[in-house]
Amino acid sequence: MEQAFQVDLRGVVDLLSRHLYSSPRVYLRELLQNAVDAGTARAALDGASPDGASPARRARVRIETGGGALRVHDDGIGLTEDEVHRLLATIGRSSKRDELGFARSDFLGQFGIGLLSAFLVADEIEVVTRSARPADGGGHPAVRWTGHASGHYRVEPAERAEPGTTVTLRPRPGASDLMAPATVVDLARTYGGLLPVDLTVDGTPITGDGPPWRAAYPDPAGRRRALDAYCREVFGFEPFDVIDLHVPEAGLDGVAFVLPQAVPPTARGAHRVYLRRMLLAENVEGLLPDWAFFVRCVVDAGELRPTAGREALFEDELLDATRRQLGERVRQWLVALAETDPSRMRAFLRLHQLGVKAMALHDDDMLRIVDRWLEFETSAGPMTLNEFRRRHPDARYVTGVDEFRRLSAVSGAQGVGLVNGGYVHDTEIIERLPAIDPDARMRRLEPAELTTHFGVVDPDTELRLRPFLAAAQRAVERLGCEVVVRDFDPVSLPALYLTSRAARHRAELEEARELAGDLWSDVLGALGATAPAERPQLVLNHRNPLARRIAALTDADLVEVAVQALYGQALLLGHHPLRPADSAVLNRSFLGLLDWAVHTPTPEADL
Ligand SMILES: Nc1ncnc2c1ncn2[C@@H]1O[C@H](COP(=O)(O)OP(=O)(O)OP(=O)(O)O)[C@@H](O)[C@H]1O
Repeated sequence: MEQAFQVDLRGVVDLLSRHLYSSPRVYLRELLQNAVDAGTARAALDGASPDGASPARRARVRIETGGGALRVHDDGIGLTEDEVHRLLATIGRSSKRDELGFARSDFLGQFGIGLLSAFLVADEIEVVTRSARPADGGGHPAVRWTGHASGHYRVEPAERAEPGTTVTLRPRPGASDLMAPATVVDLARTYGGLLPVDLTVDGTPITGDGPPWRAAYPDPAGRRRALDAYCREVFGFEPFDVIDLHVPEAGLDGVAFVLPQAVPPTARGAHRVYLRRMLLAENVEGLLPDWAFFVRCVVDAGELRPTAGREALFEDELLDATRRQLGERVRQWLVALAETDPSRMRAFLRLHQLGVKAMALHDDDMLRIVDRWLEFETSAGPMTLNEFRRRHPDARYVTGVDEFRRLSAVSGAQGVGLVNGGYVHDTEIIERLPAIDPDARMRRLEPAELTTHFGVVDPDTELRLRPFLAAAQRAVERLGCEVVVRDFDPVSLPALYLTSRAARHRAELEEARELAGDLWSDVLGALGATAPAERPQLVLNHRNPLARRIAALTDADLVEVAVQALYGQALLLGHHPLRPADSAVLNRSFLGLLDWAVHTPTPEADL
């Protein structure tokens, strides 16, 4: 035998009223929403009246706070006694769904639970209502419905002359603040400020001319001033620019305000979303793609669906398509700005370059903007990638800021253009350039290849330097480095430490082996055996006068200290990591040179 579920009314009321909503403040929104929907239903009824002559009238909703109670009066459709039983007293039943159970797009409500939110602030809800529907014998009588949080209700005859509904709440202990006049004005403005009804709280008008982006203005500058003021009011900032938004499928329109200061790309893009001009929430996430973190939107949508708690948008295909279209709109704005107003574009990029770079990783148009507009650090100073490629068809890049600092002067001096790809997204952007320019051939710089651009010294000099080179090699042999002499610019640089990626990898392995225990050092040793036997180079600059003087030294001890000092200085200059052995050598060479410098020759008198 089939049986029906049993329902614990008190439990359901408690669950829906207390746990569905994150704040009791929503009680006013739900009451307002019912009053507005009742007005919509009344307008539909009037429109369908047999005389067909009733002009569309603006619904009126009055909220009163006096006498220890809150009253919401509407002049909407009202309810018959039968409907009161069916709709008010049946949880989950709503008049706002069609025969198939789908939400009807002209109403704000749909779930049939909103009224229960009044139990967040009151133990009892009183509804006095009179239906506007025609009836035999001159209309329906008024009824009073009184519902208790315990899950019981009472229906009785009431006095009311005009069709419409009045909902009365008396605050339960602790909830009176939520029904204080100032709070009610504030809540009504927040949730209902844009509603297409005449809404008042204790006689104070709450609704005005509706969404400011839809209003008529004498000229575009006037519109912009009004929208700037609106942005200051809702978000507290003066927008860099204002972008109009339209997504017809979602019945959406609104504005995106471009932030006037930089924000981290991880900042939550919180937007103000209205659904049929009732505020859904002030901090809705996920309305725009993540990359559009530099705008804050205010939108009103007719077709997007709320979650049952009405605090977020329901994730469905329509929301997904809407998000894509809004992203597309922001992208178009950027492309247009680049084409029509270069100086504003530069100003925008100074603020939001991280976001634009993030976009460029997936979007060719954005990549073109980055290529043409964003300045990168290069060996020829700050320059756009586009310009740099034009000047250096065979340009190279490095992936680390330190590596760039280390190599840009040397590489620039050899005529090898170098771009710093060390900042966030830069390397990925450089590597994606062929997507928009098949001729873009930027290769990653292998530092050791720089030596191929250095001049070799002539054979005579080379021969003369042999003994020195052998001594110099002995001085740094233990440090795993190879000494070579070359002719290169800049002249001011006595020595350069160049290490290839493979050599760096090998050095790291060596270091790990020194620190690791026996077991691991065997494993690391096996790994090291497979790495190529390429060694870092200490390249002495034969053009540099100091390097020349050192190469001419004959005192073997002094050669050792001087070469080790050059080695240490090259490491420091290039921001290379110092291993314990490097620090020791630096220390020793410094003290050795100091000792040599302050060394006083033995006076002749003592001889
Ligand atoms: N002020 C009112 N005037 C006329 N009918 C009302 C009024 N308030 C509530 N009702 C009726 O009571 C029903 C239930 O209201 P309730 O607020 O619980 O749910 P809803 O508005 O249908 O949906 P939601 O849960 O999404 O708000 C409504 O569908 C409506 O028919």
